[in-house]
Amino acid sequence: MHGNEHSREIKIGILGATGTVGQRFIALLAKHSYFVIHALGASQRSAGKRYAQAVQWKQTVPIPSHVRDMVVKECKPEHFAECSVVFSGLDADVAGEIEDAFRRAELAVFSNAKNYRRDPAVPLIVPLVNSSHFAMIPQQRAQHDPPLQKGFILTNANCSTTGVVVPLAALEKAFGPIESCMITTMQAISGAGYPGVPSLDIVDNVVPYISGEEEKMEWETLKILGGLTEGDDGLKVFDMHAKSPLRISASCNRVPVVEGHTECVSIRFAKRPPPSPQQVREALTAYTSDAYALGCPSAPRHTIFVHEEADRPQPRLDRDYQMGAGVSVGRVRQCRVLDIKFVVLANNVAIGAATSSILNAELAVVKGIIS
Ligand SMILES: NC(=O)C1=CN([C@@H]2O[C@H](COP(=O)(O)OP(=O)(O)OC[C@H]3O[C@@H](n4cnc5c(N)ncnc54)[C@H](OP(=O)(O)O)[C@@H]3O)[C@@H](O)[C@H]2O)C=CC1
Ligand SMILES: N[C@@H](CC(=O)OP(=O)(O)O)C(=O)O
Repeated sequence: MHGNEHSREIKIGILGATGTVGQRFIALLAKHSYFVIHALGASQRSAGKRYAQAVQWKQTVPIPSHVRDMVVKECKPEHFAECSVVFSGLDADVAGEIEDAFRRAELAVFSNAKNYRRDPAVPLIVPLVNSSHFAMIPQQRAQHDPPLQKGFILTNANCSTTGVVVPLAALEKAFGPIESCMITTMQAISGAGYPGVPSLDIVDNVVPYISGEEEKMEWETLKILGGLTEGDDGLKVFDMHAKSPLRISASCNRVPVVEGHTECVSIRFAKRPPPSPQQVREALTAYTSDAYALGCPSAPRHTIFVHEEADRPQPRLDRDYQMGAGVSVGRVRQCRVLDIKFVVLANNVAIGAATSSILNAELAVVKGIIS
């Protein structure tokens, strides 16, 4: 990782700090160069306890020493008044109301939850792909009742969507629109939070259904890869990739892997003849994100690492490369039905969740949206 230093510390809070994503936020932010963990929030079950007592810590690093004894708060804005930014790893059943209350209290909310991803005023940003969607924030603030000076909600994507949109964005940049995309996922159990999928359902098994996941992948991809356009009323709207329709079909499966979502992807380009597998490999390798170019400290040097070995990427071997901040692609080859097929691996709790939120907040700092 690399990056610009910010001139002063920025106090941050974490909502859902005891959960799978919340723990990853803590592990990643413990030594951040300018974000300082100042407040932790979770449910009433955890509030009032010291963090080390409230949490079932499942990370491979110890709880950072300055966090162990922090007292967990209820997720109410008044307990986070000294923070400028909150990261949310809240359960979607409660995220909607709580995140809205924090926005109303003039906090910048970076959310992992699904609740606001479809909101026409809320950017859905995968920081390795569509940082241009930050342009929606001033409008979100202005349209809020009452208008806001500092508060906003920005979401990152579903973890499986995140893995696939990074190579798709790289390929559209190099070769123009993709027309069709078929995806089959093999998703890790940590994607279901803690304690998540019962062991008797997942050990020695594959579950060919994850509620709501296929619809989210098919819809979110269009919002992320589409641009921003202006309506007749002069307001910005997300164009949902409408200029060049992209048809997507996703099939989602839960597999007995702890961390790292693997996805088999086949695509057809609008461009005829389509690029060769070698041209695709080169375009994926050459792709760099705005987040890296702008010096965000958590940005991966290799946005996409392309494996040449026939049997990679694999979750156990590749999920922690660059601290899980990039995506790994392998097996780029011709598809006899569409044009090209490949395998992508993304760490669902890192770039699929906490790392994306942190990178989005770093982009917001670089772009002067938070200070
Ligand atoms: N895991 C993953 O790979 C990904 C998850 N996400 C999304 O991120 C969010 C968090 O997921 P994950 O960490 O897996 O979930 P977990 O179930 O592991 O954690 C949920 C968190 O929400 C808190 N919470 C639950 N109820 C309340 C409440 N009433 N008030 C305040 N806090 C509450 C819990 O606190 P307590 O411990 O006190 O109950 C806990 O901190 C979800 O919206 C999920 O869909 C997105 C992308 C990937
Ligand atoms: N459903 C995803 C994780 C998740 O929570 O997704 P979302 O934030 O879109 O609800 C998985 O099980 O792997």
